[in-house]
Amino acid sequence: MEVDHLADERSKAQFDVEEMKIVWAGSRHAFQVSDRIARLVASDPAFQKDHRARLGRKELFKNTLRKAAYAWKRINELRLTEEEASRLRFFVDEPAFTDLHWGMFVPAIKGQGTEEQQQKWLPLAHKMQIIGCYAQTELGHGSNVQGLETTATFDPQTDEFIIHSPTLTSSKWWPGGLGKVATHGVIYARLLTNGQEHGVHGFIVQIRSLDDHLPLPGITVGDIGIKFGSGAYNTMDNGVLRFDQVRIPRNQMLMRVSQVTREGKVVQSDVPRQLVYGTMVFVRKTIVGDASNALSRAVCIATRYSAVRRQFGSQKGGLETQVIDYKTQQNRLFPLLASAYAFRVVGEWMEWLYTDVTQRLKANDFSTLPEVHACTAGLKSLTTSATADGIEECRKLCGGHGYLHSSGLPELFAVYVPACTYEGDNIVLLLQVARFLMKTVSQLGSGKKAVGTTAYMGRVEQLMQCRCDVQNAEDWLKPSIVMEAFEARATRMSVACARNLSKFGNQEEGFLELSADLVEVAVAHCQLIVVSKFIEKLQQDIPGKGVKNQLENLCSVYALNILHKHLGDFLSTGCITPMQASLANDQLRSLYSQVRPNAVALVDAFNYTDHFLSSILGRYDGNVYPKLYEDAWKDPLNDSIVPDGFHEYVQPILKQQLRNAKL
Ligand SMILES: CCCCCCCCCC/C=C\CCCCCCC/C=C/C(=O)SCCNC(=O)CCNC(=O)[C@H](O)C(C)(C)COP(=O)(O)OP(=O)(O)OC[C@H]1O[C@@H](n2cnc3c(N)ncnc32)[C@H](O)[C@@H]1OP(=O)(O)O
Ligand SMILES: Cc1cc2nc3c(=O)[nH]c(=O)nc-3n(C[C@H](O)[C@H](O)[C@H](O)COP(=O)(O)OP(=O)(O)OC[C@H]3O[C@@H](n4cnc5c(N)ncnc54)[C@H](O)[C@@H]3O)c2cc1C
Repeated sequence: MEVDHLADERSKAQFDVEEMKIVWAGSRHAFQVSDRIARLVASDPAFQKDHRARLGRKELFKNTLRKAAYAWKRINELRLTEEEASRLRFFVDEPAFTDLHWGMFVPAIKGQGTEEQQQKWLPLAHKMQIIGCYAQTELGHGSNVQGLETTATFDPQTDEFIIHSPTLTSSKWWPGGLGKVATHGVIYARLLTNGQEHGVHGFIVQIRSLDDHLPLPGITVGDIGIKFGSGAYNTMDNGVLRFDQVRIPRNQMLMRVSQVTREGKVVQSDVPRQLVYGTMVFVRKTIVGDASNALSRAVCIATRYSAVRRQFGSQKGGLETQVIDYKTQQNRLFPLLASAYAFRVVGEWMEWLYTDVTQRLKANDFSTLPEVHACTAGLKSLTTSATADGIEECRKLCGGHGYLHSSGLPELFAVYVPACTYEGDNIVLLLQVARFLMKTVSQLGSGKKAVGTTAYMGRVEQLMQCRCDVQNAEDWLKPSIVMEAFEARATRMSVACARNLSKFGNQEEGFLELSADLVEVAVAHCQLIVVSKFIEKLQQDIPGKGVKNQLENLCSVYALNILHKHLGDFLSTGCITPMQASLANDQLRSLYSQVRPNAVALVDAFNYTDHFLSSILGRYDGNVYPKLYEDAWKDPLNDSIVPDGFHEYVQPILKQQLRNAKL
């Protein structure tokens, strides 16, 4: 019989775990789909993944191709819906070219193609008769999209564009799926017609033959090489691509935003130019939703292991203390647990925001686009930075064993950490948020109403003057008090920055000089969004015994931990007093005691299978030590008692020492 070493922990839970699973999944339906597909993947040996780190790059990549093909076969055989297929890819848990095909190539055509272009290309892409990538970044420019050098010159004689890489730095560099697999790409290039330049646009370009997979004439393409970590993101073929005067028909420019006529005239449609960047908005919102997946996974491992691991404190030969009972462990772990739940809630809200803007765009209402850009950029930055740091903290929380590949944490970190860079470097994105905030502040006096996530700035006079009403530690549990402190902090920091900016004759010069402060303003605003969305969620009816109460505790932990970590902001802007800061800390400690008995159940609510977690430390049954011991013997180094190379390299040294000793 299998023993549940964490049964005691589970029996302490003060809430209905099954109901919390529904909250985590988003709905009963989403839970059922997720649960079914997770089990399907876990029970299929073709999706085994525990040997990945031991494979060389070529084997690893071939293995990924096999899995992706098998996943596609199962998707078709089982007639999975798009939702189910996307869960299947998620639980397969291996970055692959298909992510970019479905996650960027298809959305780019949907978002930037005309109806006619969508009708032509989407059916091919949906059946995977062509495989696409998203090729924007170049060797010389990634963040600065306007600085891209690839050119698309219209030739009126032939009604074609000539795609060309004029310099080494214009080589496309990084696109996932491009290196070895993609047959097509949405390629971003500067549009040139009649000797005039018209900015960067997307073009559908065939890269490889659909017959023999060889690059088409004028195209040089390959993989850019091994990336960070063993296994990890090396399952992806990030690529390099150069064009030597490659011709494509005029109708392969994505023309929803601008059209090029037969004569080479550029006609702007009534959609804003920024829609050329629309795919990035879509992926950034997806990345926000995904942050809670990665963080919750690390937290699940660290929480279960912290309940299993014991160090010090034994009295008269009794059991030692579970490391999860140390306040220092709780102070590092529970804010991450709270962040995982907070990011889940904000990811859900982001889905709503995205659906809303998509409907508006269809109706030619572009009014919320700047705010949606700021929210997706800012929250992508905030959640991925916190998640990457959080995964590394979880590794440390697991002590030495966390450094073993079999803990699941090193690979998770290596796969996750580029999220801080791709889809926009996190600092560059925060600067976009700061620009949006400075614009909002500058318009406050003009009668233009601050709306959406900046609506709080409409109360600027009150927020510049308000005094925090906390008298005792429990006051910090009141949502209105927390909200006011966060709103006042963000407003005061924004206004201070705007005032400093106004001292510069040249706004751009001021922006560069103050950029470090501006990034902090953007972080304050984004943290406020997360806190406010979590608080809003708690105003809903949430069924299940004790479920709401747990979420309230986690919401308070999230907010008070941020307050503690950014105390300098709150104190220097006079939003709270040192005494109130100290009361917040008292309350945080007390909340840790309330989270403690529920911690294991709160990570069980993520409903992760052992296959998905792929962590001996995070096993559901907590049977860590025998499994770690067993796993060590599976290492190829232990295939033989004396390792290869010993006789060749080590023995001569030993013999030399022996000879020297005899002399
Ligand atoms: C049936 C089977 C189904 C199977 C399903 C499987 C499912 C799998 C799904 C998987 C889903 C997703 C997976 C995703 C996988 C992720 C892998 C990651 C791959 C990575 C890809 C990339 O990295 S792509 C490249 C990304 N590059 C960047 O992000 C570049 C960053 N730089 C920029 O975005 C911009 O250039 C910058 C924002 C810095 C702007 O610079 P600047 O020069 O100042 O700006 P301008 O061009 O002048 O524009 C200024 C004005 O435009 C506004 N603005 C800027 N960006 C946007 C935007 N995106 N949207 C709207 N508006 C924007 C800006 O605010 C300025 O406005 P203003 O009013 O003039 O101030
Ligand atoms: C794993 C991975 C997958 C990727 N997949 C794709 C893909 O599929 N398709 C694609 O097109 N691209 C892809 N990329 C590229 C990615 O989008 C870019 O690397 C990213 O946008 C960052 O741009 P960069 O490399 O030019 O960084 P840089 O802009 O060169 O950043 C370098 C440093 O400069 C700083 N910096 C830059 N500009 C400013 C500024 N204005 N103010 C202050 N600091 C600044 C940054 O903060 C950073 O510290 C991928 C990248 C990775 C790592």
